[in-house]
Formats: sequence, structure tokens, C-alpha cells
Amino acid sequence: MISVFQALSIIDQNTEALAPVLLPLSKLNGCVLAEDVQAPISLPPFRQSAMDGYAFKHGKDELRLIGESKAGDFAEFKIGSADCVRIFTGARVPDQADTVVMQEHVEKTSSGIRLIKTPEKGTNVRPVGEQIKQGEIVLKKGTKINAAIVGFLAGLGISEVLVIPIPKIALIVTGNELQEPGTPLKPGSVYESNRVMIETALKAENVELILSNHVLDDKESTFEAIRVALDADMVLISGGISVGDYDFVKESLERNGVEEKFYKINQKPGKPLWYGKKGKTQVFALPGNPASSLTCFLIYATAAIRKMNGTEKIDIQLKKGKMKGHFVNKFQKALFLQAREQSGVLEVYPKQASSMLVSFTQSNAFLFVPEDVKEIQEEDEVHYIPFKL
Ligand SMILES: Nc1nc2c(c(=O)[nH]1)N[C@H]1C(S)=C(S)[C@@H](COP(=O)(O)OP(=O)(O)OC[C@H]3O[C@@H](n4cnc5c(N)ncnc54)[C@H](O)[C@@H]3O)O[C@H]1N2
Ligand code: MOO
Repeated sequence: MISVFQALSIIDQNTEALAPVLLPLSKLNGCVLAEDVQAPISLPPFRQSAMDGYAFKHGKDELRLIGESKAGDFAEFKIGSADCVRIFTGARVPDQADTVVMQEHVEKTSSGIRLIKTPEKGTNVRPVGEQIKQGEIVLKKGTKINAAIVGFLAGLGISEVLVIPIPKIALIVTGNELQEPGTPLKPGSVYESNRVMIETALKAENVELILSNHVLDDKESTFEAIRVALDADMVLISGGISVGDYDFVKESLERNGVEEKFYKINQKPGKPLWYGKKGKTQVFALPGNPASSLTCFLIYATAAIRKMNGTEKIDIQLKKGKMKGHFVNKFQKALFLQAREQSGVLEVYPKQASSMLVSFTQSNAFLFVPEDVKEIQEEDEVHYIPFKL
């Protein structure tokens, strides 16, 4: 059996950022820029008025009104030292004007206006390129695109950019015993929890869920569900990966030509994690026990997703904290214990079995116990991995 760190390293070696594609603005949210973006124009592209008011050549206070410039206009005026032009916010300031006075600071006269509060020269005129100059690098490769960035790109007149696309994920849960919540439980059945749990956890990641299915424990259904799912960038399967007579996932993956990269990690929960690849598609067959499924998802699958997104190298960030209480590792395995971290102090919850989610509901971190650590005493230094659910 391989160790946690060997497993992470194998996943790292087998994961690349997805190939860049040119996408329109409406499809960019969450994608990562695959190249630097240069401004094709300056912003603002022309001298712009910041206020509704009057544009004039700074000097005199008594001004004759000779025309109007509203947003979208581009007319030129011959502005004398005692002239002004009515102007509105966002409109082009005529070349000969150097200042805009807001309309609240003037009084009207029969021929134009009188300034009652004289602005300093240059006031309310946004110079060309005040925000961004043409040719400047405005966004760096690796930037994650959000609403503000989409708006900014649109403002620069850019309609499409080269990005690392969002990984497409397919999810399959297996098991005859699984029953959807909301109906009285049949004898021998359990309520299905992993599908909605992994779907929910996926929402915190930068992915698109393209398929989410439940299959029964039979060879052909499992084979067929996996065949269809392999169109995704990543396939997540829950359950059916152990050694029982009705665990068909491993053989169905092999029949589908998915190459095994590892099977089983010396850890608890989540020992029988299976990881493989077909072409560029990665497959994580997560153990069906709910806490095992979620642990393997949070530690391994999310690491691969983030690297596919082009943002992070795979590496678990172990933080240092202090133990509250006492713990004995009876298993000679690495343990991911569900714990509550507060100000660097880690409290481990008592119910840690892989079939149980009760402690997960209270947790915000895994206390990581290496396989060679047998006992942890109160106040001992420990390592933990925070998570957000
Ligand atoms: N002889 C051995 N038996 C088992 C071993 C082993 O090494 N030798 N490993 C154990 C470990 S560790 C784990 S973890 C489980 C993993 O089993 P599977 O991945 O095949 O999962 P299933 O058998 O399908 O289910 C296990 C358990 O979890 C419940 N389950 C499954 N899916 C869901 C779901 N979507 N929602 C709620 N609950 C689910 C299922 O009912 C079972 O109780 O194997 C051990 N066995
Ligand atoms: O590895 Mo299994 O997840 O302990 O029950």
C-alpha cells in the first residue's frame, strides 16, 4: 500500500492544467487567464467629463453658452476664453476646454452662466488613459476571472480571451442499497448521502458538473455508466471499489480502458481509494463509506481539480497546531481525523468511523496523524489541514 504523500505525488505527476481555449466573456467566470492581457485601448479613450455641468477654458467666471456635448457626441467647438459648452457626465470634453464646472456651482445668465464657485483648472476632466494606457499589461496570466474582471475586459472592448477552461466533472454513485431521502426507509436500505454531498462540495470548486448518476451494483450498468462519464475531465465514483462480490467498479474501469495509477493508500478513512487515467480523463473511485468518500474527495480530488484549473501545484499544506486531549493511533495507518481547529488548537471528535458523518458536521479541519505516530498527548504539536465545506 502506498503512503498519503506517494498518492499525492502520483496524482501531481498525472495532472496538468487543462489546455487553454478562447472563450467569450459570458463563459469566463471562474476560468483562469492562460496569457497576460494587454489593453487594446486607453481608458478613458477620450477626455471625459466627470460631472454634469459646463466645459470651459479656465480663466473667466462670466461665460457665454455656445453648444452642448452629451454622452456619445464627438462634435468639436471653437471655445473662446469667455465661452462654455453644456456637458454631461461621460461626454467628451471638447479639445479647447480644460475644466468642467458642476452645474450646482453656477447660476444661469441671459447668455450663459456665471461661476459661483470657481473650480481649479483641470477639475472634472478625466484625462485619456487615466485608468489604463493602451498597451499596458492589465491582467496577468493565472488571474482567476470574476465579475469585475469580465466587466473590465468588456470596458476595454475585449470580447474573448484565452483561458484555462473549467474542468468538467462526472459523478456516479453505486449501490443497490441506496434510497433517496424523502421516502420511508425500506428494510436493508440506507439513505443515499454521497451524491448530494459530493455535488455540494463540488460547488465550492471551480468545476462544471456535467453528469450525476446512481447505478445499481451490476456489471453492465456500472460499465455503461463509466463509459458515458469518461467524456468528462474527471470522473468521481462512490462505492463498489472494495473487494466484495458486488464491487464492480474496479473491473468496469479496467474494461473501459482506464489505467490504474494506484489502488489503496495506507490511511484511514479512505484506504481503498482507486485512481487512474484514460487519456486526459482522471478517475477517482472513492470508497463508499460516507466519511471515506468525503475525506478522499477533499484531500485528493480537490487537489487535482485545482491543478486542472491552473491555479495550484498539488501539495497538502500541513499547518502546525496544538493538541487538545489525548489520542491513540491503533492502526499503523495515516489518519485524517475530523477535528475542530480554533486559534491553532485542535479538538478531535470521538466518532471517527468511516461510515459516520456526524463528526464531519462539526469539523473544520483534519488532524493529520502520520502512520508512525502512535500516540498524541495533550499540548503536543500536531499537523492539521483546514477545510471549508
Ligand atoms: N474484506 C474487506 N472488506 C472491506 C475492506 C477490505 O479491505 N477488505 N475495506 C473496507 C473499507 S476500509 C472501506 S472504506 C469499504 C469501501 O467499500 P466500497 O467502496 O466498496 O463501498 P460499498 O461497499 O459500496 O459501501 C460501503 C458502505 O458505505 C455505504 N455507502 C456506499 N455508498 C453510499 C452512498 N452513496 N450514500 C450512503 N452510504 C453509502 C454502503 O451502504 C456501505 O455501508 O470497504 C470495506 N470493506
Ligand atoms: O478506509 Mo475505510 O474508509 O476505513 O472504512
